[in-house]
Amino acid sequence: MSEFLKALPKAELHLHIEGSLEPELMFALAKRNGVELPFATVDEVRAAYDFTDLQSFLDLYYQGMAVLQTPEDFYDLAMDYFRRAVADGVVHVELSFDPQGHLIRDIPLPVPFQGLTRAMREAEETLGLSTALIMSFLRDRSPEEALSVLTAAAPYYHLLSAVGLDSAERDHPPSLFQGVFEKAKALGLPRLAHAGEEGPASYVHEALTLLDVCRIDHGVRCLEDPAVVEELRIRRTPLTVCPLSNVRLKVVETMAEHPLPKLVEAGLVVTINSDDPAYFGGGMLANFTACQTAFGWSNDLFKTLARNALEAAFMTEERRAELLARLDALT
Ligand SMILES: Nc1ncnc2[nH]cnc12
Ligand SMILES: [Zn+2]
Repeated sequence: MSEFLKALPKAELHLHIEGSLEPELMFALAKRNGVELPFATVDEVRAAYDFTDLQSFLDLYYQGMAVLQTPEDFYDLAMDYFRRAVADGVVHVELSFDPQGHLIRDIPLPVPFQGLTRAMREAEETLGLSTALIMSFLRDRSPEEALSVLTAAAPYYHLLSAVGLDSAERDHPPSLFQGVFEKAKALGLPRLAHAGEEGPASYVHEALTLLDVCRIDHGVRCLEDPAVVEELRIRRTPLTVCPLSNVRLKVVETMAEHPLPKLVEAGLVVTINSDDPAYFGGGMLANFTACQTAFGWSNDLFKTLARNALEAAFMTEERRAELLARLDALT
């Protein structure tokens, strides 16, 4: 393990907190809440994480959420992740969550909000981590439902740094959510969207132009259309790329074939993230290390990518200056 990569002040901009649920905590919460799991052991759960595509992962991801029932469960989930992130040298975490994944199980909106924000406050006070919260809409459910969630979240707008768009991308283009995102914009909420993970480059263009997003989650398939690459380059829209996720979900076959070097060479604002670390073989340090092994990148390039993330993050200017100074001082 590279001491340099560990010491690099890493900001994580693309992390589904429900995707940080490790099998050990899944079992502990299942026991606490009397939830029956379709697995007998932790090893059996890990063995099931053999995905063929995004949907095969999402099926297990939504199933795993069944153990999350109380504010304490969400608090434990997030604190567990924050501790692992800090051990990886992460200094800032932007966690997204999927309220609809919980509402459809009759877990009301205050439950995740209370648990996650309590953990965020505690991590800021006791772990020296800064955090930001992103509320994501499920694109494989209706825009009407997303709009009603946005409306119901009114008491929590002050806790949100942004809204996002995730879940099954194929056949669920950003354009379907234009009205929802217009409402979010009118409310003053910054907007993000997953695009160009499994979906085509045109979805990246739609997210930029119709949803007016300030970052694209994944975006790797932009390379299939030079005009979209140029659009991203000129706008300097950051991409939150998740290399180990892309390998595990068969977006690419191997790390060696991952298009990250091409995205960097194209002059795009690239950042490295973990997506769903409990399911995809590791957190931020594992993702950075996989890039070092596959691409042999210099420390200077890793510093540039870490700087991209700090510059694109939702944090106070004071915190950003502190972390950029720490990055600059690293040799
Ligand atoms: N990689 C991913 N793509 C889309 N939706 C997700 N939800 C959790 N992880 C996701
Ligand atoms: Zn994601």
